[in-house]
Amino acid sequence: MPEETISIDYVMEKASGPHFSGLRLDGLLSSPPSSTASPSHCSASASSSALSDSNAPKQPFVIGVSGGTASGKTTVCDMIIQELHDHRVVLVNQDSFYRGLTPEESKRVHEYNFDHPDAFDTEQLLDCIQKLRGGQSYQVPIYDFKNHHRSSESFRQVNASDVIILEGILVFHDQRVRNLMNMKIFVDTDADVRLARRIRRDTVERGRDINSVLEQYAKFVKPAFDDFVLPSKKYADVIIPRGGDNHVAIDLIVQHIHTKLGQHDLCKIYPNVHVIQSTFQIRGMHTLIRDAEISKHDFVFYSDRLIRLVVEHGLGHLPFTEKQVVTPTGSVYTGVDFCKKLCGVSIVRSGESMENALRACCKGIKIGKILIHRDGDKGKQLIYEKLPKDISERHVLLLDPVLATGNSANQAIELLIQKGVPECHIIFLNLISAPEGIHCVCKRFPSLKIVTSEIDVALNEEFRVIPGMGEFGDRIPSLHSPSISQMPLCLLPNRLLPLPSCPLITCHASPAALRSSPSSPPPTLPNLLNNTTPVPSLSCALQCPHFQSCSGCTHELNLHRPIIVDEADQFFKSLGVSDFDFDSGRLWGWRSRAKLAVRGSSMKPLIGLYEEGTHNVVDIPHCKAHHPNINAAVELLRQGVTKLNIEPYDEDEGTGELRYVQVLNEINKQKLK
Ligand SMILES: Nc1ncnc2c1ncn2[C@@H]1O[C@H](COP(=O)(O)OP(=O)(O)O)[C@@H](O)[C@H]1O
Ligand SMILES: Nc1ccn([C@@H]2O[C@H](COP(=O)(O)O)[C@@H](O)[C@H]2O)c(=O)n1
Repeated sequence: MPEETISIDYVMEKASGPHFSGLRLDGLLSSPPSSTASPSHCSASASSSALSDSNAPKQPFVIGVSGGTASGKTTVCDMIIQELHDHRVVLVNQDSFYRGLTPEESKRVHEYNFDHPDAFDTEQLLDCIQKLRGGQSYQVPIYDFKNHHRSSESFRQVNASDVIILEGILVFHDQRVRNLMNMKIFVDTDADVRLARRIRRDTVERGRDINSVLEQYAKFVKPAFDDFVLPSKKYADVIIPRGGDNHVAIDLIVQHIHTKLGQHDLCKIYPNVHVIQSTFQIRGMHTLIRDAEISKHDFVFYSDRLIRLVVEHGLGHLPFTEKQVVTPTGSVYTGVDFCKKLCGVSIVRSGESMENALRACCKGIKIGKILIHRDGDKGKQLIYEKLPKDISERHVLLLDPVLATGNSANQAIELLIQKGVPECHIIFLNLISAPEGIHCVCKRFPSLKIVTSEIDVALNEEFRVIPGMGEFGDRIPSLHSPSISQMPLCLLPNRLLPLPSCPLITCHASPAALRSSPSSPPPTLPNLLNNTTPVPSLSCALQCPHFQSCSGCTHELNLHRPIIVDEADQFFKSLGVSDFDFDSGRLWGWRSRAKLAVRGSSMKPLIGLYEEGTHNVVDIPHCKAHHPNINAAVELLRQGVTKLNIEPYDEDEGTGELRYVQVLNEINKQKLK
């Protein structure tokens, strides 16, 4: 932030520097190191650029570390560098830019003031930081404290990096150097402690005698500290008391830098990691779903919106073929055709909450499931799966809203690869990723793509993503935590399959309750189907082999209590009707009237319903919704069509003898029409 244009508040706060000990992280780093930003727009414009440029190449992050001699500047820098191990960091010491002494000055070195700003070649230092910020490397001089000279032959090559740390007693003195910094840290250590350290260092490491050290200290070091170093403390964003002993301060600083660099840097390390472009809108939705206080309804609504964006971004990574169409103006539009061989695979149970968004983006998409179940306390993992048979020929969108450690993801990916899916055909979609999970997955499967909407800071000791959004599954209504007995039937090994039953659920409100409900004004019915994301429960599955190829049923799971029931329950409760229950009738074999299309040929007739979004008829001989009598009748009909050589209807030609059949099973009269 330029000092000429800063606001009064800012000046007041900064002016308190010398009297202030501790951390001042507010607004930090949102102040860009440019000299053009206006103070009133500073934080908005800075954060806006931080958001909108998340995918653009970023300038290195420059940190200045100042403080008195032997205050622990180098020690603090080393600790920051250690903790930023995921990033490319370089350290530049102001000491390297000491001017070499002339022969005359060398003769009277005891009269030379190494603590005055003029002792440094600040122009060269400025040039160095500017070049490094611009992505160029720099040959930094090597300075020898014993003979007070720079090496004439050798330099230290410093390469462009993500983080540049500039350390030295007077790095805040020159405004031009200060303006290049994104973050300024002042290491504040007691003067006596510093003197003691200095004596030890200069006698042991620099071969000086104690008298000369004390003399230099009294004559130059202390006055220059008072005149130049201490006054520059006011420019610091963060003041660290006790230097390297202050682990809390260093952790906070590192966390902050991680947040600023995290996404950008992991995408650099792993080019197959893609973070959807951040906007205020997206950050707003993240803010809502991460809020522990949000209602379940809003959580489902906003997470579903975000998931759709992630899905759309993921679809953009699929291969496309060129396609030309003729527009209503008669012109040719050259576009692309979607990838046809595609499927979703959700990691049960949270991944299932992403299925709805996937279906909304890809009509009729097949979705498989993988469940990784911990068996007992011994850490043994059982994997159940239900995947499309031809999965090896498909591109797979793997769904799990949170990537934490990466262990479950890796097991699911391993299974897909075992099933013949090439690693590069898998796109792992999630809402938030922990850096640990990204490392774990990307190191093992470097050709797989990850698409996420945000990369978080880290995992905590309990392996939960921080800041994260808690246990995703627990925040979704109807996603009950399944026991092995409640797992989706389709995922259980065959020998465990229970015989299908036909539960009956009834829906009624008592007359008394209805009488006591308010009668006016007449309620407006909520949009029961559209205002929430239906989230499947695992406890009741249709298990129909035709589900997803046939358009007849839109839900396979959660049949015992579809989301509409919860909505209706809430609706009636709002009217004062509390004893509302629901009866859906039979879940299997309930359909006693079926109108089916007939296509194909007399030799191979297709009798069934349309495939989602097409007029291709899908054979449904084992339909679970049909009464068994209907399936039996259709089978007889199929044989009759072939035997009697009846030609099914051909939609393109408009020819054929049989287009539709209607079957009615009259249970009471024991008749089948
Ligand atoms: N917290 C600390 N406790 C003990 N010794 C320290 C601590 N921090 C630094 N030192 C020692 O003090 C000396 C100066 O520290 P250094 O980090 O090089 O300071 P600066 O870079 O500010 O001159 C070094 O010998 C270092 O090992
Ligand atoms: N030839 C020199 C150059 C510098 N100094 C002293 O070094 C101090 C700065 O280094 P830090 O370790 O404190 O970062 C400074 O106070 C100079 O007095 C020197 O003694 N000889």
